[in-house]
Amino acid sequence: MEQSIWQREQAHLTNTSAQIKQAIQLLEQSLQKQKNDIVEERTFVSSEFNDVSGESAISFSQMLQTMALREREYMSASEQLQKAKALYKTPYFGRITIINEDGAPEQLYIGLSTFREPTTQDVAIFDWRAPIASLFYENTTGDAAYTIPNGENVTVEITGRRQYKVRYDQLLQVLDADIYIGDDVLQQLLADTAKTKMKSIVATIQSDQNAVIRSSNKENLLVLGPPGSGKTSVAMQRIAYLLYEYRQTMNARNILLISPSDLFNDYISDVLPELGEDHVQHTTFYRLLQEAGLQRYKAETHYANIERLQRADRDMYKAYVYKTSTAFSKLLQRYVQSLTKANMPFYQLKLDGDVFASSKELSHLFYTKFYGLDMDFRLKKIRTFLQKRLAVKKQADFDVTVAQLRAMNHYVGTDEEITMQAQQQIAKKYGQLAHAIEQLHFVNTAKIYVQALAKAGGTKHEVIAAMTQKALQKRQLHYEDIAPLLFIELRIKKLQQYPTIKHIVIDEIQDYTPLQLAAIELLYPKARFTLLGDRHQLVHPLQKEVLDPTFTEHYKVVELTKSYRSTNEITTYMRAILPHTATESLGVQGEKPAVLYTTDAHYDETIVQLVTKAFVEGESFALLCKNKAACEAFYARFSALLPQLQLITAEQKTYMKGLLVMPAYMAKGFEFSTVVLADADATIYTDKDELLLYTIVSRATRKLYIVSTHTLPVPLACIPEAYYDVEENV
Ligand SMILES: Nc1ncnc2c1ncn2[C@@H]1O[C@H](COP(=O)(O)OP(=O)(O)OP(=O)(O)O)[C@@H](O)[C@H]1O
Repeated sequence: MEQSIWQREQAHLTNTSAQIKQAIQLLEQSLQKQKNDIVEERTFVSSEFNDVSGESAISFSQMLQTMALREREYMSASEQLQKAKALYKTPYFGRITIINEDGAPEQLYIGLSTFREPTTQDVAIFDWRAPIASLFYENTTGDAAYTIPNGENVTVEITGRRQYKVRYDQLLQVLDADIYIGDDVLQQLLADTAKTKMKSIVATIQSDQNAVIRSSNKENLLVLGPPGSGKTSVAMQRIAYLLYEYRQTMNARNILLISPSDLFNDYISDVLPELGEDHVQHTTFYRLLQEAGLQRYKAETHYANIERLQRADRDMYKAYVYKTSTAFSKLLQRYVQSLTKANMPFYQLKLDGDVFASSKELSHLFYTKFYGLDMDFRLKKIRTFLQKRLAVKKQADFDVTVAQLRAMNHYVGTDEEITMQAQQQIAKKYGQLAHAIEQLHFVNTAKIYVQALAKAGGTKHEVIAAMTQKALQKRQLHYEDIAPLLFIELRIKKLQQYPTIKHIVIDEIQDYTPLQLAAIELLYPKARFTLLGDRHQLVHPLQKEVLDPTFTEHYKVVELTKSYRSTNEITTYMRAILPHTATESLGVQGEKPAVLYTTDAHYDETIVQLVTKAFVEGESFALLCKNKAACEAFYARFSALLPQLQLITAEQKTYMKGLLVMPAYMAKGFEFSTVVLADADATIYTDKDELLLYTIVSRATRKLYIVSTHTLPVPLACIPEAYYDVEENV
């Protein structure tokens, strides 16, 4: 870099930094003043408005409005201050030089948020999400265009692109990166293995990722990409983009992230705050059961489901495959629709052993009295009808109870106390029934599910239906039963809906069945979706139909093809497991993966030597075994030899680095500097585990070791020997 360029850039940075500092001081002063005003007003209000009736009620309410306004202004100024402080640390990371539409040259500095020069109010730093900043992420120079909010395209000429590494007012690096933005910076970032949780990629977003991030909220997006292509990173940047672009109508409370686990949520929880935004609401599919009021069931978790199906017998296998199939999804949707005409099953409602409403009567109300309305409306009409009947009964019972209490031949209390006692008795007696009516529990949703399962006919379906009925009677739900039941519940009753959620991001979408997505759509009727996934990253032993075309027909599908996570050697090894995949590796150079052959007798020694040689304090080093039992056995065997070793189980809620042992399926979505597949034997992983192995090896950023005591699993044995090193300890 020419000395004069460096000096000019340093001078620019010094100047910008001073302006940010000045802005911070002004904001701090203004905030202090606002705070004093608020305190003063509050003191005034509490001393002046002892009596808020008549005239003073009007001034009191005006005062409250003014105070609320002031407090909002205060909050917004505090946010600005936070943003300015973040900018002070890293004022900008990029610059683009353009000839604008009027033919004049312009230099635009790009940073985490917009900053205006305090005196002139000119934009000194452009928010990376501003329309014009999009040009920074294009992979070209020359003519280019960006879209402004009214939809118009503005054409400019890009003449240069520069990247910076800056800390406060110190320039650490300047790079001219005309064509491929971020090439050098990207490589440096990728070489940094010290990061704890996921970091933002704002300075090095690639042009294909940029297009996804900036897609309009009007489109439902499905983003597909191989391991390490930045899907999760893109998802987080996209949320930040939506929060900026639609800031008038959307805030963090309107966005929901559905991810595989709380651990995963913790792993990504730093990204949005790093970008100056609040972390959004998060949930898992499993937790939606509660949202939908189905807590009465004891449901299996996703991880427990994987463990169970790793050992599935034929019947379990068939039931799982059928229940998660597209065919069943379609059948169930049709079946539920057909209930508008006939066969809606009702429970009879009882009160104190007497029939309060028979199933025949409920059916009559549904198909005769309220026929013609949507199903949920009919049910709500029935609810009102039953509530009226209940109210009459309750009143009569209440009168009798009060009379009885009064007639007692000993003192039971004052009139008021008697009324209260009667009310309590009535509430106790009628509470359960009132709740059942309120929640429309008189619809037998479990029966609908079982009938739908048997509907296709034949012994297979009858067996599946009978097995399911037995489990439901015991209030047990297998993971694959959650979606159908949730769907039925939500589709028929429409009781739970969360219209405030305007955008939903679902990561690892390949793990979802069509019915899961359908249930989510019902729960969040106003939401648009960004789904991200990879057909090949499957750790479930039986996931058969993944991202079926019907699943995605309402989505704009975008494919990412480059992989950034792992060294080129690891990506080459990974790709060889699925030769038909064409992942382009943009990782750094590194060592080839190593296959360590050992024996049962030398296994302990091999593992300890490997950890001693390869584990670096402060990095993430994951030892993976196929399932929970194997990990527990591994932990028991090595915890004394390797005192830093930590066992990660499904209960783990916070992400951590260090020397970890965890079930292979739990590693999906995460990345580790070093991955050791600690039980790579053909007896443990068969050719059916090809996709699990593919997923596991793609978790390693720098080093990959495969430890085998007997024979390599077939999918790994097929990899050309040139792609890995072999070591033996026998
Ligand atoms: N444009 C980029 N600049 C810098 N780093 C990037 C970029 N894109 C992706 N990465 C890095 O690549 C790694 C993989 O990213 P991420 O986890 O988002 O990918 P993914 O597609 O979700 O992976 P997987 O499907 O394998 O879980 C992360 O370390 C991320 O920081």
